[in-house]
Amino acid sequence: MKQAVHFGAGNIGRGFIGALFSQSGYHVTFVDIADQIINQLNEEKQYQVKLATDRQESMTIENVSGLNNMTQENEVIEAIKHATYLTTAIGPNILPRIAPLIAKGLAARVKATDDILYVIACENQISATDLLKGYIQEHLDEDTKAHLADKVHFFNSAVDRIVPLQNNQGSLDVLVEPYYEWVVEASESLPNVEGMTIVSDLAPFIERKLFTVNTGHAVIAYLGYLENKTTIDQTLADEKIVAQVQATLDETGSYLIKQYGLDSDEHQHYINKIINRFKNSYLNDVVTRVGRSPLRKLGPNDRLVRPAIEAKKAGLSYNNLAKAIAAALLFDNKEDEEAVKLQSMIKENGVPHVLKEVSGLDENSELTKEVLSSYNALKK
Ligand SMILES: NC(=O)c1ccc[n+]([C@@H]2O[C@H](COP(=O)([O-])OP(=O)(O)OC[C@H]3O[C@@H](n4cnc5c(N)ncnc54)[C@H](O)[C@@H]3O)[C@@H](O)[C@H]2O)c1
Ligand SMILES: O=P(O)(O)OC[C@@H](O)[C@@H](O)[C@H](O)[C@H](O)CO
Repeated sequence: MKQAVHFGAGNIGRGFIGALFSQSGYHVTFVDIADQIINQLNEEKQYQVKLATDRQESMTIENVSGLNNMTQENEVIEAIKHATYLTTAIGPNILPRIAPLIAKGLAARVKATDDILYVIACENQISATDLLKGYIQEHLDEDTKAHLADKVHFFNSAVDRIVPLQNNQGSLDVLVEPYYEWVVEASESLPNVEGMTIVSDLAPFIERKLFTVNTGHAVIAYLGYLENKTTIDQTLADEKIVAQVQATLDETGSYLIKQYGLDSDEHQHYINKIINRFKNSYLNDVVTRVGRSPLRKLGPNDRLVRPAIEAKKAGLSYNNLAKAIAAALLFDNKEDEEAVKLQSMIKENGVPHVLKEVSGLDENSELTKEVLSSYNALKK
């Protein structure tokens, strides 16, 4: 049986990428630090993926097992030696932490076989696989580095499926939305995985996804949090917030249409479809999940700051994106480590300094001034 090694047995890992591999005839070895999930995968050897609709359809995901990367290094290396695919869905900030073990796996593998290993990071981050490759290379010996081009092929990708926090402590089952899209940038044919789409240029796909789905999601999460809402669909019951999401997506849309020559009617259709996905009440997707890790989301290449900078460069409006950035700066969820750090940074040094440190924005830039003005208005 073909093998896939997938780092991150969380929501996207089990609910999307691992499930597609299993359904395509692969055995999936999940690698994670969560002992309970790993043990359960090894005991139960299957789980259900349930669709968040009124019909509650579900599918059984079989041929799965688990390894703990902290305590089972040798077993993970062995699994990498025999895999066709190595994928991750672990969070962009965690990639540097798993890179040393992947490097050990690659060093063992290139000695053992000439078969190609296909590596794909499935994270909400532009060029995540390139970043992962860079982290891995820091830990490779020269001999293994010399074999990489022949034997280990790296591909960037964009992944889209809303998988909320699971409300089923002690179960491996995962509730997911029915919609999914996995786009991989490759100039060669890859071993078949059902549901994977190959494109020659990922930029329009990942930017369209990140700056529509994730920008829109972030606006709802941060404004919803400020209005004491619990879930994304509840927040969208507020027409003012819906209008704000639409206005923000008009700004990212104008940039995307100009940059990639998209058809504006088709893009509007894409936006409408996404807002309908957000309204799915069966998902029960909490605003604190969608707003999680605000320092990452305020990064220069992420869903808020990058489209604002690009819109400004293109001479387009970015006021609503500035408001979204301001709302993110007000995310003070005490349960979120990055939100706690963000708030203490703002308290110590003020908003312009934080925008410089976290988002790479000049303290006197027009965007910083615009964000500051929205921040003060929202804070009242
Ligand atoms: N959930 C979604 O709707 C969704 C959709 C598209 C993309 N994504 C992206 O997928 C990635 C994962 O998101 P998620 O929602 O599945 O998160 P998650 O928290 O459910 O899963 C992450 C998993 O990584 C594991 N992990 C953390 N640190 C680790 C380490 N050092 N070593 C091994 N395992 C470790 C955790 O135990 C957890 O099981 C993120 O980049 C996210 O942006 C999520
Ligand atoms: O995963 P994050 O923290 O980058 O973003 C939160 C959500 O916007 C995200 O998980 C979406 O649900 C997902 O990207 C939909 O494809």
